[in-house]
Amino acid sequence: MIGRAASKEVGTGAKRRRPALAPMVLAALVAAVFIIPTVIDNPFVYHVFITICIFAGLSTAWNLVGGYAGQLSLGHMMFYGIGAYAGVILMNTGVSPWIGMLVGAAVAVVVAVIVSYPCFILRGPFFALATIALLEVFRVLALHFRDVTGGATGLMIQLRLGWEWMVFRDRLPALVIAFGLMLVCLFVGWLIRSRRLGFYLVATRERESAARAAGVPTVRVRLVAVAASAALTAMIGTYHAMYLTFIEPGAVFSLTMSIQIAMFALIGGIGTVFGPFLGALLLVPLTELVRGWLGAQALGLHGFVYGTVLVLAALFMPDGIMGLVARFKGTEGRPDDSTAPQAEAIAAEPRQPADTTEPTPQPATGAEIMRVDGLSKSFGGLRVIEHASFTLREGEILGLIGPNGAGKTTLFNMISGFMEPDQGDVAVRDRAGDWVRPKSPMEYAALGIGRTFQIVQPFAAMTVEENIMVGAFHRHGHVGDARAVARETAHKMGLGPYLDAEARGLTIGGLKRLEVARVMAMEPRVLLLDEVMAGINQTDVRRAIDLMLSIRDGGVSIIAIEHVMQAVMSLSDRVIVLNSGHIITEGPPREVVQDPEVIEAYLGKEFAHA
Ligand SMILES: Nc1ncnc2c1ncn2[C@@H]1O[C@H](COP(=O)(O)OP(=O)(O)OP(=O)(O)O)[C@@H](O)[C@H]1O
Repeated sequence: MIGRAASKEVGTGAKRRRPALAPMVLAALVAAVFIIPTVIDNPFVYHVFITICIFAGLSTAWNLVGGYAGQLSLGHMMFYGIGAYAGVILMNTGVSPWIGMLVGAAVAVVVAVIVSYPCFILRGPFFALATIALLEVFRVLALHFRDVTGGATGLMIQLRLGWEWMVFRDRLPALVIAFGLMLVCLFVGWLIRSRRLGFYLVATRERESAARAAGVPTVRVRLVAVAASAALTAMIGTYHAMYLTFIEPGAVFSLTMSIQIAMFALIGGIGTVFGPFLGALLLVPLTELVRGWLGAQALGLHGFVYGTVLVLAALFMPDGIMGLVARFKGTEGRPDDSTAPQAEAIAAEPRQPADTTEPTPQPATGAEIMRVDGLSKSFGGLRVIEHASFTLREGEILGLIGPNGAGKTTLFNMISGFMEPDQGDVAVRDRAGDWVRPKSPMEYAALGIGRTFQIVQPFAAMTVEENIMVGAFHRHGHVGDARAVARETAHKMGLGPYLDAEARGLTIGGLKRLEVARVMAMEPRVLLLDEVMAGINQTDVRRAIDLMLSIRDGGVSIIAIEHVMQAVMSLSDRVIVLNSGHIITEGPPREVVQDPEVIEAYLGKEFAHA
C-alpha cells in the first residue's frame, strides 16, 4: 500500500534525466573539428574550423556565467577586447602574446570581479545592464586613448612568425592553438559542472533563497564563475587578435558578437557543458558558407541566418540541440523500473504508524540549543512581530501556530538569517557548546540550522538526487560522498525510486518531501519546517508525522509552523501561539488548544465566549 502511495510522488510530467548525447558521440564531434580541416587541407575550410573553435570556446566561457550561474552577460566581449588589446599592445613592445594572454586574463578577472560584485549583491537585471554599459565604456576608452590603442584606425600586429608570436604562415598551427583553447574551455566547463561549484551555481540560478538556506555562498560562487569566464574569454581574445593580425575598437568591443556567443549557447543548450559547442558547430559553418557564397552582395546576411535559426530554435527546441536530442531519445516517461524494487522494499519497511489522536510519548529533551530574545520587526507602519522570545531545546519539537498573517514566516525568516530583526537577537549554541549570534543564512547553515520554505523551492532543472546533493555538499565537499549521502537520505524519505527524475515533475507531496530531504542531507541540528503538511493528502500527512518523529529521534530539534492541527497535537512537545505579532501563549499542546485566548484568535470572540 505504502509502496503504491510512494509511486505517486512523481507526477505524470516527470522525466528521467540521462545525458542527451552519448559521450562517445560528443568526443567524435569534437575530434572532427580538428580532423576534418587537416584532411581536406583547404585554407577556407581551415578558416571555418578555426572560427568554430574560437566561437565554441567563447560561447562555452560565456555559458559559465550565462548558463550555469544564470547571469545574463550581454557585454561579454569586453573581456575579449581586453585580451585582444593586451596581447597586441604587448606584442608590439616585444612581449610574447603567451604572456599577453596571461596579462589580459588577469586584467579581465579584476574588471569582472569589480563589476560583478555589486550587481550580484543587488540581484535583479543589474548585471546584464552593467555588462552592456561597460562594453560601451571600453569601446569609447579604446577610441579615446589612440596613442596606446590606435584609436578608430585600430592596431596592426608587427608581423613576427612562429610559435612564440602565435602567428603562422601555415594554417595547421593556428588550428592547433584555437582547438587547444576550445578544449581548455570545454574542460573548465565540464570540471565546474561536475564539481560542487557547478551544483552550487545551478542551485543559485534556480532558487537563490533555497540555495542560501542550504549554506551556498551564492555571491562567491557567481564571482568564481564570472572570473573563470572572463579569463577564458580574454585568452581567446588575445589569440584571435593574433590570428586576425588587426584589431579595432568597434570589432573587439562588439555588442553583436556578445549577443552571438550567447545565442550559440542558447541554440546548443544553455547551461549544458557541450551545448555552446554544438551551437557554434551548427551556426558558424552555416554563416561562413553563406558569406562565402554570396560574398559582398549580402553583407549582414549572417544576422538574418542567426535570426531565422533562433526563431526556429525557440519554436521547436526551447532547450536547444541537447534538449532536442534528449527528447528524440525518448527519455520522457515513467521512472526507471530498476530502482523500483528497492523503493518497494524501503516503502514496505515496517514503520510505526503515527497515532494521530493521542500525543506521542516524547523522550526527555536536552539542553537549550537556541535562544530567541525580544525579536521585533516592522514593515513600514505595520508591526509584524512584537518582542518575541522563546527557547528551543535539543531533541524538542516546538509547534508554532497562529492564524494567517500572524507573523510566523516573518519570525522564521529572522531565526534563519533571511531577515534582519529591528530589535532583539538570536543565539545558537554551536557544536563546541559556545553561544554565537549568526547573522546570515550561511552562518545559520554553518551552525546546523536548516529550513524549508512555505512555498516549496525545488531546483527545478536538477534531478531529485542533485537537489538533495546540494544540501549534502554542506558537509561533504566531494561529489561521490555527497551523492552517497543524498541517496541514503532519499531512501529514508521514500524518494528512492525518483533519484533520477527531474524535481519539476514531482507532485506537491513529493516536493515537500524533497524540501525536507535537502535540509536533512545537511545533517542539521535544528530543523525549521514551514508548513510542510499544507496541501498534502491524509496519507502523506501521516507519513510526514512519522518522518518528523524519526528525525527528532535522530537527535534533531524541530520548530514547525503548522496549520494541520492533527500534526501539531501529535508531534509537539510544546506549542507557541502567535497572534498579530505577539506570542499569546506557550505550553503543552492540550493546554494551549483549550486556552480561551487561542480559541478567540482562531475563531473569534463570539465562539470563545460561547
Ligand atoms: N516583506 C514584506 N513586506 C511587507 N509586509 C510583509 C512582508 N512580509 C510579510 N508581510 C506582512 O506581514 C504580516 C505577517 O506575514 P507572515 O507571512 O509572517 O504571516 P504568517 O503568519 O506566516 O501567515 P500565513 O500563515 O498566512 O503564512 C502579513 O500581514 C504580511 O502581509
